[in-house]
Amino acid sequence: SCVHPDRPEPLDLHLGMFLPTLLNQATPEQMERFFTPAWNLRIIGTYAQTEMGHGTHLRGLETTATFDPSTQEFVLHSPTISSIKWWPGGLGKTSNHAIVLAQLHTQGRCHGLHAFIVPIRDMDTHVPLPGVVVGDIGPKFGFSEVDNGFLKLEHVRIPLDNMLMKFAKVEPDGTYVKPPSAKLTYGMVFIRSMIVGQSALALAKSCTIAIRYSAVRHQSELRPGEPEPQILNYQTQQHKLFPVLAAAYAFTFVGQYMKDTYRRISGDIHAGDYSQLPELHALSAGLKAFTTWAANAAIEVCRMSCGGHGYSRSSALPDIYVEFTPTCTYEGENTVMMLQTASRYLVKSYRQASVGQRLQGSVSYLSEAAAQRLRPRPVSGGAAPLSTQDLLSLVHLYQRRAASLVELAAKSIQQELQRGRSQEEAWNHSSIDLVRASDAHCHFVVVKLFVDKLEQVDDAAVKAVLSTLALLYALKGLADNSGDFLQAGLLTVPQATRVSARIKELLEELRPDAVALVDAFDLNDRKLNSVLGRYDGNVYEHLYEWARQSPLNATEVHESFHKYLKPLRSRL
Ligand SMILES: CCC/C=C/C(=O)SCCNC(=O)CCNC(=O)[C@H](O)C(C)(C)COP(=O)([O-])OP(=O)([O-])OC[C@H]1O[C@@H](n2cnc3c(N)ncnc32)[C@H](O)[C@@H]1OP(=O)([O-])[O-]
Ligand SMILES: Cc1cc2nc3c(=O)[nH]c(=O)nc-3n(C[C@H](O)[C@H](O)[C@H](O)COP(=O)(O)OP(=O)(O)OC[C@H]3O[C@@H](n4cnc5c(N)ncnc54)[C@H](O)[C@@H]3O)c2cc1C
Repeated sequence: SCVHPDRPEPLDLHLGMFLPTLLNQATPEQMERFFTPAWNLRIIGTYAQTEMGHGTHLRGLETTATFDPSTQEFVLHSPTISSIKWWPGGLGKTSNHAIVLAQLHTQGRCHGLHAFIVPIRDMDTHVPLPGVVVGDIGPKFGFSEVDNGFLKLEHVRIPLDNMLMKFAKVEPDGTYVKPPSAKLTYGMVFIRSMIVGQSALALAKSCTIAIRYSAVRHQSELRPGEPEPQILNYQTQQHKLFPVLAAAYAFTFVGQYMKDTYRRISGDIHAGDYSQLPELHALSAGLKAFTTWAANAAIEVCRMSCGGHGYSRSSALPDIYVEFTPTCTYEGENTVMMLQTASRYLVKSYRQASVGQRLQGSVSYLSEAAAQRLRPRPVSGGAAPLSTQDLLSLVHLYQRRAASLVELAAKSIQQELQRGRSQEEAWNHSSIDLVRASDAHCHFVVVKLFVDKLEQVDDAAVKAVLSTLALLYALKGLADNSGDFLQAGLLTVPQATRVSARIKELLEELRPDAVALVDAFDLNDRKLNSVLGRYDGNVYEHLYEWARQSPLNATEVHESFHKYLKPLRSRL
């Protein structure tokens, strides 16, 4: 963000979580005291929630903040090894403050997790303050530029007004005042909503590199005696890359939608209307998981599609992968997020629809599905005619698949309960079905938003090519998940065969526009930082140049020759 565009930085948490958390949860007085100096980088902060022992299960976090009315202070303490804060970005060496999430104790009672601003280093010398043990957690899969850190607090005292008190409060006598909605303290919906756009960007970068390179690279023989073709002319190469291109466009539109939805609903929340918070939580959790999983897998597809050169860091693809893959884990582990969307929203909505309630928002289709179940089924049964051309009918198909998988998951819970299991056990024994239901729901939302977006495109040629991409996205998803559609009676085997044939036609249709479609992402060479993905296609000369710059080439004869190889040789 500051030095390398789009690369992880020690200041990411300061900009991405410390400042936004203040904006959402600080009082006007706290904004004055913390936000202004933080904006000017005098205060550098991070967001310390996860502990060594718990990341997902927030109620299990052990750090305590105990109010001492005699001094008007909170005492922050890490009581066990597992309670040490672990992972926060920029915590190890960069930050001088942390927003610490801790169990609030006052007047002898625990009121659950709350956020506290804890100074951790001296503002001038940067030396850790008394009672603060802080450091870096060591090398990781990637993110080597970021000092993800640990923090052990030993009875550290902070003033009463360092608790973020926009919603919940503690009064000077220690009285606890509840927030207007308990859900507000969860936060995290902002970053989850933004991660959807990051998935789109990671996909756009990866397929720009792979598609441009595939137009430059010539390999093998397609027709005997003819020159080697561009590898992009191989059907299998198109089958790897064009669905990624389609997903990059789809997620770009979904990312824009999530940004707008976040803005709209958080506006309502600030005005005191919390009614849309469950929809925002379910959408941001599910789509964060759906898009990051898809992008994570697709980056690897792009890398491998570049053959050997994809493995070189000059391609940029290894770095894109290691920097992107933790999005599947941080800000809510993906499986756990899918389960939130399923059990907290889809199954609840399904039950409401089953008793005739009309639903709003992205789950309104569950009302239709419930109404259909009440109507007698036609005797002939079977799947409706499938159009591999009509996008709206495909949206409908995805909707029916989602409805059927939500029903399957809800029924599984019901059956487990009937077998005498407790609510919690029944839920755990249905969680594979629940994740599948969430995945299908998100897939439906993505296809629908892509198709909705086409309505807003005026230029006929742009609309035509985007429609082809949308069709490819929808049909490829259908082919990859044909088991679901077949199982739900939404697809027949002959129809599945037609889908595969239509996908091949779409790949051919897209081939002439593929390079223009990645150029349209407008990712300049500096941002891509990839030798293979250069705009001018001058790959080989620059690959050679890049290799010449390798540190091992600084000397013609490397010191290891004199130090090891030569003595070894003389001894043999
Ligand atoms: C550069 C990288 C930076 C990275 C930074 C990080 O990773 S930072 C660290 C990131 N760490 C993580 O992201 C940690 C991941 N863990 C979590 O987010 C949560 O603890 C949990 C959701 C897994 C479970 O929590 P639980 O067992 O306490 O909750 P429950 O399941 O019993 O649900 C209770 C009720 O609350 C609702 N509700 C829940 N969340 C939200 C929300 N955000 N908003 C609104 N509502 C929400 C839920 O729908 C339910 O509603 P209902 O049905 O009663 O009407
Ligand atoms: C690069 C990086 C940066 C990070 N930055 C920060 C930061 O700045 N601040 C911060 O506070 N944290 C940060 N984190 C921590 C991150 O938020 C947590 O790692 C994440 O929330 C997952 O929690 P966990 O590690 O406890 O995983 P776990 O919950 O232990 O997950 C392990 C496995 O258990 C499964 N599991 C857990 N619970 C359930 C359940 N209820 N049902 C089904 N399966 C379940 C998961 O699906 C997963 O397969 C960062 C992590 C990384 C990797």
